[in-house]
Order: sequence, then structure tokens, then C-alpha cells
Amino acid sequence: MMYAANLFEDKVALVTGGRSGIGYGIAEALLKLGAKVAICSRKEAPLAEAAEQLSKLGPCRYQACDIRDGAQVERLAERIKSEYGRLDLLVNNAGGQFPSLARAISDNGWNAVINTNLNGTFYVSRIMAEHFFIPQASGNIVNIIVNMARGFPGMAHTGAARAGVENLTKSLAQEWATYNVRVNCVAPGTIISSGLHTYAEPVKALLEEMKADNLMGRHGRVEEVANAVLFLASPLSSYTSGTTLYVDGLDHLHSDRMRLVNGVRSS
Ligand SMILES: CCCCCCCCCCC/C=C/C(=O)SCCNC(=O)CCNC(=O)[C@H](O)C(C)(C)COP(=O)(O)OP(=O)(O)OC[C@H]1O[C@@H](n2cnc3c(N)ncnc32)[C@H](O)[C@@H]1OP(=O)(O)O
Ligand SMILES: NC(=O)C1=CN([C@@H]2O[C@H](COP(=O)(O)OP(=O)(O)OC[C@H]3O[C@@H](n4cnc5c(N)ncnc54)[C@H](OP(=O)(O)O)[C@@H]3O)[C@@H](O)[C@H]2O)C=CC1
Repeated sequence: MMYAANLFEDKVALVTGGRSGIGYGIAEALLKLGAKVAICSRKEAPLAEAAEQLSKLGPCRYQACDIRDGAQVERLAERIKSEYGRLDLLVNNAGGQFPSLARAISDNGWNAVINTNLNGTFYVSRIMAEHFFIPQASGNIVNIIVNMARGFPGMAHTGAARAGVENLTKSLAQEWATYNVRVNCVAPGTIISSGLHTYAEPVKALLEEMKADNLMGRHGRVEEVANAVLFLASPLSSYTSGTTLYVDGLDHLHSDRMRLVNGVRSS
């Protein structure tokens, strides 16, 4: 760990989707640097188990919460208030989608992905800002999106949702600068995490091809995403807001994704 061990001492962080994968890695990194952490996700049992593990590193509370439901998010804010009394950092990490060509996405499937990634991110951001960041006149939001710089063939729903989050980030960063709130995005490429285990063949084979197509010749690691979040969450980035930091081994500048997706289609 290259950051000072007390970098987030006395800071309180909420990591949505913190029970698994990238969110867990972010929560772990924040705890190691002295933060108090809250994690939320929909499934209570694995969430409780993750919080128990994370508590070995420092104070970690959990509450089941579907970010698509504003009432549940309000209850989460009340709980954070009663447990910790404040919130300094929100990491909007909860999200996901399923691989599908656009023509095959049903209305419900489209709405499920937009509701999760775009609407959920907005609800949590607005509610935490109202409860904490604006009254405190300080706060920090890091939105985990995805590299969709050149579109996202094979996952058009999430490409659209994350582009919405990226633009929302620019708007909130400007509206809330006056309250000393910074808002940024981290855009991962393909990261080896629990999220990838949800994919079956032939997408698994496609992931191998994407690795070979990557200019660094590999997928990313959870710690590499967490390190980017730590930078944006810390005073080291105090003059940075409204931006996107890519953690994708250059995929946003170079990738042959549509050709690879066509390969899956014809296999
Ligand atoms: C074809 C080429 C593919 C290219 C792929 C490239 C791969 C690169 C990947 C690298 C970058 C990104 C990686 C990651 O993000 S990893 C993280 C992954 N983690 C998750 O995605 C977990 C969270 N996901 C979910 O919870 C769900 O996907 C969802 C967001 C949809 C929310 O679930 P919810 O519980 O609300 O959904 P329901 O089960 O109620 O379903 C609602 C409708 O959505 C349809 N649906 C859901 N899953 C699928 C599926 N696998 N395939 C098709 N349709 C699906 C479902 O059928 C419902 O619609 P209908 O009522 O019309 O049936
Ligand atoms: N792995 C990768 O290659 C990449 C991942 N990403 C993004 O990073 C984030 C984390 O991904 P990763 O850790 O890999 O995957 P995971 O599937 O492990 O993580 C997704 C997390 O989000 C939670 N979640 C999903 N929907 C909701 C909801 N409606 N309300 C609350 N929590 C929810 C899940 O918990 P539960 O099921 O209990 O609700 C889970 O903890 C996601 O947004 C993902 O799309 C972006 C680019 C690349």
C-alpha cells in the first residue's frame, strides 16, 4: 500500500455493491487506510458475510438495499447517520448487466439495466448529498462505470446507462462544487472479479480474446480499480472533478470489440 496508512482516518465511506468483487476490494482498501465503511447490496446473507470479513480490518456496517428503490436508500442514509453520524465518500459501484445483442434485449431487460446503473446511481447520489454532503459542505462521489468510450456492442443497455452516469457526473460536479463536493468516474475495462464469473460460454471465450486484443495483453485487477478510487477519494486529487479515469489497459483508445462480438455471433 503506497498511500499513508491514516489517509482516511475519521472518514466515513459508503460502497454500494460492496459485498463482492470490485466493491469488496474498494471497501477493503479504504478500511486498510483508516476509513469507517458501510456496504450495501440486495442479498443480505452474502452481504453480512462480507461485512464480517471486512470488520477484521476496521469498522464495517452493512444494510441490505436495492439502489433502485428510493425508500430503501433513504433508510440506508438514516442507518449511516445513526451509526456514524456523517458520510464523507460515496462509491457508486453497484451495477451490472447481461451480454446480449441489442435486438434481443427485451423492454424489461433494458429497463432493469437502466434502473440499476443510471437511476440507482442517481437516487443514491441525490439522497446521500441531501442527508450528508450538502449540510456538511463537504463530500466526494466516485462512480464506477465501464469503458464505453466507443460504444459497447454486445451490451448496449449498459453502454447507454453508463454514458448517462458519466454525463450526470459532469452535471453534479458543477452543481455541487459550491458545496465542496467532488464527483468523478472510474471506468474499468475488463477486470478479473466475481462479476466475470456470471458469464457463460461463449462469452468466456470472448473474454480470452479480449485479453489478447488488449495492448497490455491482460485483464485488470480489482486492486488497480481500488487504487484509482483511492486517488479520486483523497486530497491528492483535490482540484479534480467531473472527470473519468480509465483503468482499462488502453481499451478506450484501442479495441476490436465489434469484430470479437461478431465472432461470438457466428460461433
Ligand atoms: C453478445 C456479446 C457479448 C459481449 C460481452 C462483452 C463482455 C465484456 C464484459 C466486461 C465488462 C463488464 C463487466 C461487468 O460489469 S461484470 C459485473 C457483472 N455483474 C452483474 O452483471 C451482476 C448484476 N446483474 C444483474 O443483477 C442483472 O444482470 C440485472 C442488471 C439485469 C438486474 O437483474 P434483475 O434481478 O432486476 O433482473 P430480472 O432477473 O428480474 O430480469 C429483468 C429482465 O432482464 C432480463 N434479463 C436478465 N438477465 C438476462 C440475461 N442473462 N439474458 C437475457 N435477459 C436477461 C430478464 O429476462 C427480464 O426481462 P423479461 O421480463 O423480458 O424476461
Ligand atoms: N468486472 C469487470 O470487468 C467490470 C465491472 N464493472 C462494474 O463494476 C461494478 C462491480 O462489478 P464486479 O465487482 O465485477 O461485479 P459483481 O457482480 O461482483 O458486483 C456487482 C455488485 O452490485 C450489487 N448490486 C447489483 N444490483 C444491485 C442493486 N440493484 N442494488 C444494490 N446492489 C446491487 C451486487 O450485489 P447483490 O447481487 O447482492 O445486489 C454486487 O455486490 C459493477 O457496476 C460492474 O458493472 C465495470 C467494468 C468492468
